Amino acid sequence: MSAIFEVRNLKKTFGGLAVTNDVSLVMKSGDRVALIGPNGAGKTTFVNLVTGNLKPSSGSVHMAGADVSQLGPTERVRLGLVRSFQVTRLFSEMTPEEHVALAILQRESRSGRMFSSHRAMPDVMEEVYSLLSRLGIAQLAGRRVSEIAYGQQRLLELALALALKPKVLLLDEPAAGVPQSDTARIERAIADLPSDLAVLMIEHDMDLVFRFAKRVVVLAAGEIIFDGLPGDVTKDNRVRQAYLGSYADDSCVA
Ligand SMILES: Nc1ncnc2c1ncn2[C@@H]1O[C@H](COP(=O)(O)OP(=O)(O)OP(=O)(O)O)[C@@H](O)[C@H]1O
Repeated sequence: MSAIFEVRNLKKTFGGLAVTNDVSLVMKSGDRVALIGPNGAGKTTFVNLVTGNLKPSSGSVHMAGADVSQLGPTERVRLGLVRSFQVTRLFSEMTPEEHVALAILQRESRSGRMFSSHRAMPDVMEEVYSLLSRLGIAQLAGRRVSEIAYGQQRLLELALALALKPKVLLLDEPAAGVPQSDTARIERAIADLPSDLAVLMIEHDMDLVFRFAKRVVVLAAGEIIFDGLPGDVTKDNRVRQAYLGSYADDSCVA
């Protein structure tokens, strides 16, 4: 199967320091890849380069064979390259229904119309409730975001990402900050993502990584030092060294 997403020799330097150093990565539809690495390895920078929020020093990003390197974040989203929204980007006074409706209208370039009119659009309303139900938060559709629990806000982020009809979904620590009691719901939502979607998840929780990933990519000091099966990652000497450099012992790569 051909690649849906490809990064070629991506490089980013900040003041002479290579924070992303010649990173190449290929993903196919349906891939489940975990991107891990010690703190400061360059994971977030990499995602920002891929989404177009940061401009690379060199290298390119491709979607379904087309070079999207010159496109901005919004245009990349339109091509299906979507990053999950962050809770910090939700509007506390708006409801989940309004958030998802807005994302759908944006996707369809209908957002120029009066936002409050989404209730008069049966197709939009049907999709809003279908997505919220899929994430198990339909009962919260009319509540303000400020009134719903953090774990439910993170489920709303996933609903928003799915409303954009991604082909490649980048998840940046989707369960971070969520109380233990709610992480199972988020994990289930991730497990239930469409099987043809390519998912790249940045995650520190190795239990979650091992349950989710069919492939693990390890970034250290801006470089990919491992790209392979989850079962092999803990045996890899470079990986162990990279984590030993950051932690007192190697128990973090359990
Ligand atoms: N705008 C910037 N200017 C200068 N240095 C930066 C900038 N953004 C990131 N860095 C540096 O790049 C390195 C990688 O940071 P990045 O946030 O991408 O790492 P990370 O792997 O996501 O870390 P964490 O797991 O802690 O979130 C760090 O050393 C950071 O200080």
